[in-house]
Amino acid sequence: MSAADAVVIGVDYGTLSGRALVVRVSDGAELGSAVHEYAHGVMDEALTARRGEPLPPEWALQVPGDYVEVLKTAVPAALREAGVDPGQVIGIATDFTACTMVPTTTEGTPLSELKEYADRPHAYVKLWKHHAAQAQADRINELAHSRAESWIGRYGGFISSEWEFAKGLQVLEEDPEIYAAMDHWVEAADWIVWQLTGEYVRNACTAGYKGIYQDGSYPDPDFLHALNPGFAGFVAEKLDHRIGQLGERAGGLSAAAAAWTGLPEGIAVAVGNVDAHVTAPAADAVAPGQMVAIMGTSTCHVMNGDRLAEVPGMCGAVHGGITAGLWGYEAGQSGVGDIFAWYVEHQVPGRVSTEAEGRGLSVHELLTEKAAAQPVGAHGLVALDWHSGNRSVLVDHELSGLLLGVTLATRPEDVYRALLESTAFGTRTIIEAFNSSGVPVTELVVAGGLLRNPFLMQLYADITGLPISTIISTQGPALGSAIHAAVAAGAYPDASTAGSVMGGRRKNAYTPQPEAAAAYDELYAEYRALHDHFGRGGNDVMRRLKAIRRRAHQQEVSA
Ligand SMILES: Nc1ncnc2c1ncn2[C@@H]1O[C@H](COP(=O)(O)OP(=O)(O)O)[C@@H](O)[C@H]1O
Ligand SMILES: O=C(CO)[C@H](O)[C@H](O)COP(=O)(O)O
Repeated sequence: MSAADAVVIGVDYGTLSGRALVVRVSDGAELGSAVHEYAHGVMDEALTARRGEPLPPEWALQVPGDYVEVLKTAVPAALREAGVDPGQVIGIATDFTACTMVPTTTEGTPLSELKEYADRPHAYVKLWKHHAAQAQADRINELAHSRAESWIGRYGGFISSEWEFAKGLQVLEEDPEIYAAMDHWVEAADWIVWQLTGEYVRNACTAGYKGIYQDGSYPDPDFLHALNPGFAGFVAEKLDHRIGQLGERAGGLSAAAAAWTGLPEGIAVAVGNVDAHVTAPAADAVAPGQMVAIMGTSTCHVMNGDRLAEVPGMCGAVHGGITAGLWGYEAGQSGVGDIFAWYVEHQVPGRVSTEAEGRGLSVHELLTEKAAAQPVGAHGLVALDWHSGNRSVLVDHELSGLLLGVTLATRPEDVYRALLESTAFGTRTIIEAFNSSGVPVTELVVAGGLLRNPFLMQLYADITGLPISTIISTQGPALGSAIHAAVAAGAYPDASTAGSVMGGRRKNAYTPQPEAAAAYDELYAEYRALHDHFGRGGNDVMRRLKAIRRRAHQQEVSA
């Protein structure tokens, strides 16, 4: 095989499905792809993998076997579509949602696959949007600040309920038997690489952003003991493991994984990575100041910086967390497309769906068209985009959504537009936090499924006041993984170099319109007033409502 024929495979593990992409190493051409939906999807109301026992509010679980099915079905299907010989494949890499955690035995068997634990919700994968560990996160944050822990600043002052420590502490406190049975608390990003290679390597990205691993160490046992004496050994007993850098070879493809995928045994398998972070090189946007927003179900914002700064409410700063040699910053919004989906599915009257169907449009497209016809502010609304809590900059998943200004004249397209705007205001809040912390955002680069809505993109340019570049690939994370596979296979020295050849973006695809931008400034000021009032202690009604909801749920369960 000549070097020109070499291909790599990137597999992107999203919230509902996994996608495999076959990419030519020499120029990044995307030759074939295939998607596999997880059979069990997201279990957020009931443990549907078993008898359908109800789950408490804010839970979100998955079944690890669904991830392996992606290797067995999507990889061979993508190869077939690409029409390439498996012998041309020199490497494979994966990216995953994060922080998505699998409790396993020493061999990596998920506890949910053991008969004795299959009925226990805590034995399953806790998906990134499992938000039921907020009480544990609150205690971690309070204690970290009271002890002036040096690492808390690296996380913008808050550890999220979505992350390894809060979720791990929840397991200990709610199902100690599962906690005791768990030999490893593994990021799904690393579990899948373990399935591919037979070796467990913890990736530097999730270890840093989600696992509080900074400057070579984790929070110390004293800190953990103060949280809960039973948690003192969490790092040593459940978490700590060999760390691999991004783009490194984790191992060779095992015989078992070669049989699942149809790929040659022994080809390079890259160290695991996160869906957001792999996308930066896929957009060829890894220079300091280029913020890449991966906009889909949620939005992740990733950006390199050449120095360390403490940005309030960011998810974290990790050296080498995106590409080698630079400080990688991450921030995010836990709900974006998810909020639009909730509105379309649960709040829109039937006549709108009928009209959309009649015109061959999706409800999103119809509402966007109607919303675009009105001037800025004509709906008289402002919304808070916290339907899935707030990841940045408040880091509080007890917060919830808000819509203000509704009257008897408010139409579905008005609310839809207010929701689109609220997410852009959320992104502007994040950008302003970076700008005022000494790591300014100079270019906003958008990737992800929401690129399909040009009105939304223009709205983001107008609201943030920044020109927006757009990734060329429609499969950014899978391409980003493919880039890391090429690096792990030795075809390029690093992900930045590989990204400059295999990735790319359209520069300044959307530029701010001065009149709209000025009009949005006024609405943004109202958003910020509500944001600070409800998010910074002015009124804790959102937290109280969630507590009431939990109590009511508890009564329902015990009735
Ligand atoms: N025309 C549209 N405008 C705005 N949002 C849309 C539109 N069509 C679909 N969506 C939203 O896009 C989201 C899916 O984005 P996608 O990037 O495909 O998913 P994921 O983040 O899981 O990879 C859904 O939450 C859906 O609500
Ligand atoms: O926080 C993340 C990365 O750090 C998650 O992976 C992300 O928010 C989920 O991504 P998606 O919206 O694409 O399903």
